[in-house]
Order: sequence, then structure tokens, then C-alpha cells
Amino acid sequence: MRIRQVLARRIWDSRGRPTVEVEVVNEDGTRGLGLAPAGASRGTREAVELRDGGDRFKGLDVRRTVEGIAREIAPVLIGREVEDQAGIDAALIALDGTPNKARLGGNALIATSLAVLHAAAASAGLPLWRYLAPDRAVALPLPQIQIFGGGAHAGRRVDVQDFMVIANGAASFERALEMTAEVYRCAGELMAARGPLAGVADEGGWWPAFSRNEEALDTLVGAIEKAGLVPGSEVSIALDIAASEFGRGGRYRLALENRELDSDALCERLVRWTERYPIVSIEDPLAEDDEQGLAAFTRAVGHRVQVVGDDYLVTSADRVRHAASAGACNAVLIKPNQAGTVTETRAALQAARDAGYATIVSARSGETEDVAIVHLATGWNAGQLKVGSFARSERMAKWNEGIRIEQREGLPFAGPRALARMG
Ligand SMILES: C=C(OP(=O)(O)O)C(=O)O
Ligand SMILES: [Mg+2]
Repeated sequence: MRIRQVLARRIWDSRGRPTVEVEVVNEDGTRGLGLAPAGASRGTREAVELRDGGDRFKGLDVRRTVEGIAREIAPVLIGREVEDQAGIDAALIALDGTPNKARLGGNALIATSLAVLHAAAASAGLPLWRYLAPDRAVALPLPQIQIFGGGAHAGRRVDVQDFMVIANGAASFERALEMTAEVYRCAGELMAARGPLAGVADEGGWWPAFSRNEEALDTLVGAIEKAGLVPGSEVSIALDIAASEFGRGGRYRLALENRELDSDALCERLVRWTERYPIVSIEDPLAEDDEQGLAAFTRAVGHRVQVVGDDYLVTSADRVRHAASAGACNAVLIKPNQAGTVTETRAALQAARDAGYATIVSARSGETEDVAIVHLATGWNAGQLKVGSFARSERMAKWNEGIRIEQREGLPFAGPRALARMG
């Protein structure tokens, strides 16, 4: 089906900031919407998010990015076959002409690329996940759900960015959400008992009113127990340390403790946490420039804990292959806007699979009502999904869409087998 029209517009994300939406209209009148999310803790090698001064948004505007889509991208897409995702993505990359998508913007490219994908699925009359998996040999992903938000998502109130849970004892996606909802509610009660609740962080996790990172871990274990669930066998902990946010050059500044640790000391601290707490997954334990530290940490715990690269791998097939040869990480976070096109995102996922890495499709801390991410995680059979917490609708829209897919289609649940190096 040929593309008839491409519309671009400025919309607003979950932090109230401008972002990009693209609408691709096919000759038969079917259409697809692509919405660009936005990260706060970003890897330096991510596709560049193009923003401009504007008059009002302090350098955060996307007006010129939107104009670029209308002026340069639309003419290249009109008349092309919408099913030719690889050809269209290659044309977008060539049109941009920079190694990091800085000219037209990774935000322009991912919104366009996703809109093309949605339009192709709409023209085929299929839900997106099904368009990606015509043989249906896929499973609903195991959710990683945030209970406390910290780091760059909470004014750096605690050093660690994401304190999450994984309902590894759940037999279905729906049950995993139910168990997590209980833990989330109980965590709120424990926080309220400690002092006035201070709201939630960017992804909906409770605001981390803690004086030590370990206090958050203790409270999380307490919340799992208060929910009547067994820490470890039913619900486990996943962390995103997001260490690039507080360390580089092998030096890590823990603001909460007013202390600096070297790479070995941070590594030892995290290994100790994995021994003391029911932790099954740790993301970005060391900074993106600390490959030796990442490899050392993976050697120490990788046989029993999932070690996830986010800032370090930036959804790049080349970076994943490089990491595998360096022995760093055993899992990769897959964020479409880090790569900038659907085709490159899929290539990173494939490179991870080839390297024996587990894969976790992930949303960003600045999100929209778009639920495409759960379709990508399911249709690509990624095994795991991370989209933030409960109690913020831009997150719940995604979790709820997973419940719909599971019930309508009777698909299996990936469960804890999806975790790297478990069991
Ligand atoms: C989702 C994350 O946050 P952000 O979108 O701010 O990078 C993350 O770091 O994994
Ligand atoms: Mg991360």
C-alpha cells in the first residue's frame, strides 16, 4: 500500500514538555501514529533528540524538528510502499546524513519510523504485535515495574534511579500486574507510616524520601512481605543504578552518603546487595565509560543475576556485539528512540539474541499515551518489558494494553525464564 500523506505535529509528553508526533496516511485511508518519547538519564551515544530555543520552552521546543519532517521527510515518504520498513528507514538515515541523527533529529526519525510501522499494520488490518509476529509464536513479556523512582527522575533524592519488582512467581501477565499492584500499594502504606507522602517520581514510583539507598531496598522487601508475597520466590527486585548519572572515569559520587567510590568499591557494594536482597536484575551498575567495571561485575554475578546495559549499549547492534566480546552485561535494554528507527532497534534485539543476551524492551521517563511499546515487546518476543510504575496513566495505558492482548489472544506468558542466567 502506498503512502499518500505525512503529517507532523507538536504534542506534549508526561512531563508537560513538547514532543513530536507523526501521522502516516495510506492511499486506502488507513493510517498510523508515531509518538516520540524522551529520556532524562541518557547515554551519550543515543540518537540525538533535536530541540530548539523556541520562545518559551528554554531550549526544549520541537517546532523546528516538526518543520523538518514536513519539509524534508514527507516528500521522501509519499508514494513509497508502507510495508518497506527497512527501505524507508534506510532512506531516513541517508536523508539525515549524520552518524547520530543530529540533523533531522532522532525524535523526528523514530516518530516517523513508528508511524510507518503502525500504518503498515493498519493497512494489513492487524494489531501491531500480530503484524510483527504473523506466526503468533510469541509470549507476553515479564514486566519490570518501578516501586520507588530516584536519580534523575526524582531530583536525585536517592542515587539509584529505579527500585523495581519482577513478579517472577506469576503464571500470567495479568497476575504479575496484580501482584505488583499489591506491592505498590503496600509500599505507599509503609512510606505514609514514615512521614507525609511526597507524591511520585517521573515514572510513577513513590517519591524516595530515604536517607540511604539501602533503606529503599529494605522498604521494598517489607512491601513485598506486607503484600503477603514471598520475596525471591514470588516477587524479586530489579534495580536500575543508572551509574552514568553519578560517575565517570571510574569515580562514583554517592550524593546521599557524601562519599566517592571507585569502580571496585561500587562493584563490591552492588555484589553485597545481590547477596543480601532478592535481586534478580541490575541495570547500568557502572557508568557507560567503565567497560572494565561492567565486565568485572558481570564476571562476579552474571551467572545468577541479570546484568543489563542501557546507557552503555544504547540499543545499538554494534555496541551489543562489542559488549559480548568484552564480556560486559548479559542483557540489553531496547529503547527505540535510542536507535532512532524501527529497523535499527530490531537489529539491536537480534544482535542481543545472537550473543545470548536477554532483551528488555523499554519506554522512557518522558512518555505519552502511546502503547506501541507493549506491542513491540510482544511481537518481537523480547521476553521482558519496562515501562515505569503504577499510578500514572501514560504507564498504565501500556500495562493495561498487555492485559488486553493476553486475554484476547490467549498468548502464553514469558515468565522468569526470560531473565538472563536464571536457574
Ligand atoms: C527508562 C529510563 O530512564 P530514561 O528514559 O530517563 O533514560 C532508564 O534509564 O532506563
Ligand atoms: Mg536505564
